[in-house]
Amino acid sequence: MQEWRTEQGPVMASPAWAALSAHHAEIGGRTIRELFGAEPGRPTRMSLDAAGIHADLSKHRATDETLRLLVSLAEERGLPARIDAMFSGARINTTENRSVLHTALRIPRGESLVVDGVDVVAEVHAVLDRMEAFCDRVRGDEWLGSTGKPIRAVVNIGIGGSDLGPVMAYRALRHQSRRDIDFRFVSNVDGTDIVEATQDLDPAETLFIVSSKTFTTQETMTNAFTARGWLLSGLGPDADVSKHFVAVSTNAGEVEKFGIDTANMFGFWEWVGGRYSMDSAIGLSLMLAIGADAYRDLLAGFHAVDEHFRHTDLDRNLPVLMGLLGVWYRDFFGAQTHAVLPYEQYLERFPAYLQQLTMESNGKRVTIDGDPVGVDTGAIWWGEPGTNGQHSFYQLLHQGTTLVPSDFILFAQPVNGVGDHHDKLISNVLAQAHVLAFGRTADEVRADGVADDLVEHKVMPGNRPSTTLMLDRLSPYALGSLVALYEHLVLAQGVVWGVNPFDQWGVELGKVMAGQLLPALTADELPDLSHFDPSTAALALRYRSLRGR
Ligand SMILES: O=P(O)(O)OC[C@H]1O[C@H](O)[C@H](O)[C@@H](O)[C@@H]1O
Repeated sequence: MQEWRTEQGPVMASPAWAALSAHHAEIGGRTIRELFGAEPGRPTRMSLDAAGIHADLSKHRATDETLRLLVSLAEERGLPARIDAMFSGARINTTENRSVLHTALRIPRGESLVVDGVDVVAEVHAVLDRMEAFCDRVRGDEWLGSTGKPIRAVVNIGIGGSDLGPVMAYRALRHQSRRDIDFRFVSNVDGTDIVEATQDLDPAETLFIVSSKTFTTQETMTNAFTARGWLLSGLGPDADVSKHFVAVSTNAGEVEKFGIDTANMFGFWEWVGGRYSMDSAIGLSLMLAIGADAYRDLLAGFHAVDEHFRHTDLDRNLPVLMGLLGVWYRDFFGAQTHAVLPYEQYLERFPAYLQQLTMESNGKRVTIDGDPVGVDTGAIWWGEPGTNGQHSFYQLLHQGTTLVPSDFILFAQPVNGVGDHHDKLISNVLAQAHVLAFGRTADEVRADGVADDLVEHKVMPGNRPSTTLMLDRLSPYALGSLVALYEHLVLAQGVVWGVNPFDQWGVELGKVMAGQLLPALTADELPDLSHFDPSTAALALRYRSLRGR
């Protein structure tokens, strides 16, 4: 595979950027109310469907012309060529000289994609088949622990992309999961995490999945060693640990060093970034929970959005349009954050999952060529499931001084159709998006007979943009489609800004420093702390003294 190069230059130099600035000066002050008043066909024109996701983009501070200019910007920034390059396996992750091929994880069996002489689709399906065979054995009580008992608890040990995807997806689909098997997720190096996750488990019935792309991550390896100690202290020093530990990794050497038989290792590839890996073997815990057929439905949902992203013109391309609207608010309205508000309890960890996906990808200050980006990049992503958020932070969304573009996610069919809960849930989400966009004027408040001194307090400024995503039912397919939507949104934004959304050098220095501080905190001899800043040195000394060292 040829080394891949791009000459993008700064985004502000794009003619479309200048056109967008002028356009913003012209229409940025118009309200969503005014836009709706002027354009009666907005909801129809500004809604689109992709892979079972219905998206209403009409409640945005944007006109047809805004979208046209944003699409021109994406074209000028070379987005179509980058999409092709990614799907074909070019090494678009230039700072790590890697291909970016999470999309190959969901190419259907029988198709082929040859990268560096290897058919990656065949490799992907070989791993999926091994995962399926393993999951069938565990779920069929054929895989037995060292004392002959079937597995009744699965503990995934991983962090970052090796945790957030698995735990999010498990919680999202636990209505389809094996309820007689306990699924737990341990990530934090804080010992409380593993202690609480294991304290009521029977080691004889427990399977640990050590999930780590590199198999060197401090938190994961520390938790894995502690888990092994817990197992041996429960089952005795001669217990067959191999019956209780499997690994998911790209690093067979380190897996072996840890003592896990590579026969019980499920591999993936360096071209799958950690935060793009939930549908690789990193999803083993999910496949154990929901079974292989449902897991393949999840992959089909991913693939459907991949096809949409790859083959749809930019002006009808959902991840592209959502990504571009994010750039519009971030850079032309100064919006610093973006909220994701799923009206679906099972998606409780979806915002946390998206935080890594979006912020580790586009939280960058230099372009792919190493020059300052010159404009604001990745927003702060956050959110909570509705309706809970309505009773805490929505006050700020409605009447605060900060613009927070929001995504509302809802499903027409309830998973748990109890009483009238679901209709109430949906009435809430539609009401919130309506009030955010259209607000309530002083005249309308007065017309309700509100006393003069309270009118301003009750005015709802509105004009707060949102996207509404409506799907039919929260299925594995739907979940896959939603994740792929946001994966590709991230690429679209990264290409416009000119950053590399696939590296994460910013997380490294803190790890190195922690490695240097650890011996200073624990050494018997008072260490030389002069190479740390005085504040850190004083805190380290205080910690030592409080720990009696
Ligand atoms: O899967 P691992 O190699 O253990 O990595 C786990 C995580 O740690 C790193 O610090 C990265 O910031 C993440 O992108 C990654 O997902």
